[in-house]
Amino acid sequence: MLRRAMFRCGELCSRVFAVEFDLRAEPLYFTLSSSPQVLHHDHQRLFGDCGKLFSLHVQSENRIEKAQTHAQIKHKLSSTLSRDCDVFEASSFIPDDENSVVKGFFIRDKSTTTLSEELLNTLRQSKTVCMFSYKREGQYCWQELWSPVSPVKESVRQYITPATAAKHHPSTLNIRNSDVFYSMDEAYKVLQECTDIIPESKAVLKLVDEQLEISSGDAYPVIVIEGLDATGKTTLTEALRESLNATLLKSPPQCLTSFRQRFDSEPPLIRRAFYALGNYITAAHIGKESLRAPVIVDRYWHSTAAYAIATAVSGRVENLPRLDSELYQWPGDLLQPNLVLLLTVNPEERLRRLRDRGQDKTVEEAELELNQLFRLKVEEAYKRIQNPACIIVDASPSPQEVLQQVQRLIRNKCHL
Ligand SMILES: Nc1ncnc2c1ncn2[C@@H]1O[C@H](COP(=O)(O)OP(=O)(O)OP(=O)(O)O)[C@@H](O)[C@H]1O
Ligand SMILES: Nc1ccn([C@H]2C[C@H](O)[C@@H](COP(=O)(O)O)O2)c(=O)n1
Repeated sequence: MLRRAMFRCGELCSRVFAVEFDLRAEPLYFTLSSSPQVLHHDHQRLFGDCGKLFSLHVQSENRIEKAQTHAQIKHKLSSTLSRDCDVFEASSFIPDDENSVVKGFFIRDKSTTTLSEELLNTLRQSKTVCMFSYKREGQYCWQELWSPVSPVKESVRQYITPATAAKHHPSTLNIRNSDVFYSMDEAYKVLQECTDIIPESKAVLKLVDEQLEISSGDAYPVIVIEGLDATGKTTLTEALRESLNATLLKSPPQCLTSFRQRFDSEPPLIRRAFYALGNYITAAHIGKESLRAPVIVDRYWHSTAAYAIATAVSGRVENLPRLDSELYQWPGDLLQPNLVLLLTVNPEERLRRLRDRGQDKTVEEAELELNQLFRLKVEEAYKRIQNPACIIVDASPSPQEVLQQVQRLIRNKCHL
């Protein structure tokens, strides 16, 4: 599967390229052809006569190396390039072909310096980076391939050919087992592959190995509370623990707290595998505790999947995997709760609660807008997850009213 996410000799012409030129719109799609093609208006805006144009893509047979190189390049581009350089997320893929995406960046340098070229020259030394440069020629634009070490002498010019939108946004093609894991084994394998570079992985795997899931037959109900930050999960779960005489658990579980910061700084592949394994440890705790009392869980698989999907999918809510996508299906080997409640509050109220808590006081406008897109995608992904789906709870009223509303739901659905 991973083998396909590489540029193969002679394969370039069957690939589509996508550049996230404007996050609120469709990406700009193009293919390559040997004969000149007139650019469309939108493509002219990207390839127009303003500066030097490059793209670079990260490819490697080793997925850990690929993920880390991509993250390092992203950081380098954003910290080194001048304000006159635009950097857009870019990808190349084979339409409808899972795991065919080669991720990268498109760089438009309008500066008079040679900084971008110097940086790209350094990056070109890496065998995992494949680079293209673009040149305008009248109404046409062509792309040329560069080798990791020096310009390819026999490199053929390929003309940019505007293409229509893909049926599935490219960022949805690589989600399975890169961002969201559908079995413990798949997440486990990722951490096994990083034990050399992240020694903490061994300790996490040991904790997973030590858990023995206990069957939940004849057990008390398990109720999961989900929602974005500051929607009131902690407040509600504490109140439910009291009122139901329940056990309160969290995912990730407490035994992973000391590792969380370390894995949060890793690229999505590693970070998401860590959270996925956290759910399996929590599942083992649920299995045990639910034999004694009702169990309330603060975040579980809905959070893991919704945040992972929303982060992996760039741009608009429309880019999310379709409603009926298998990507929203609960993993077959993960203990299912009896009830999942999703707390929602309007954005203004959520911001007020965050501010009251002393966070997010100086968020800039651009960030707010990006956050807004992200928040919409997380909420929508939460709502699309199936088996079990979540029930939406309006968490805007007072804590007491939210508690009463949830108690009624639990009585009706779980007979508690
Ligand atoms: N129903 C409510 N009405 C008004 N304020 C609330 C309500 N519920 C919680 N709050 C307040 O909003 C803030 C966030 O609540 P809480 O910590 O429970 O959210 P959370 O979902 O657990 O957040 P996080 O995921 O970031 O930990 C707190 O200051 C809390 O006192
Ligand atoms: N079961 C879980 C719990 C949390 N996460 C991730 C998703 C977010 O990035 C972040 C939110 O957690 P919080 O800051 O509210 O503690 O953690 C997850 O993937 N799976």
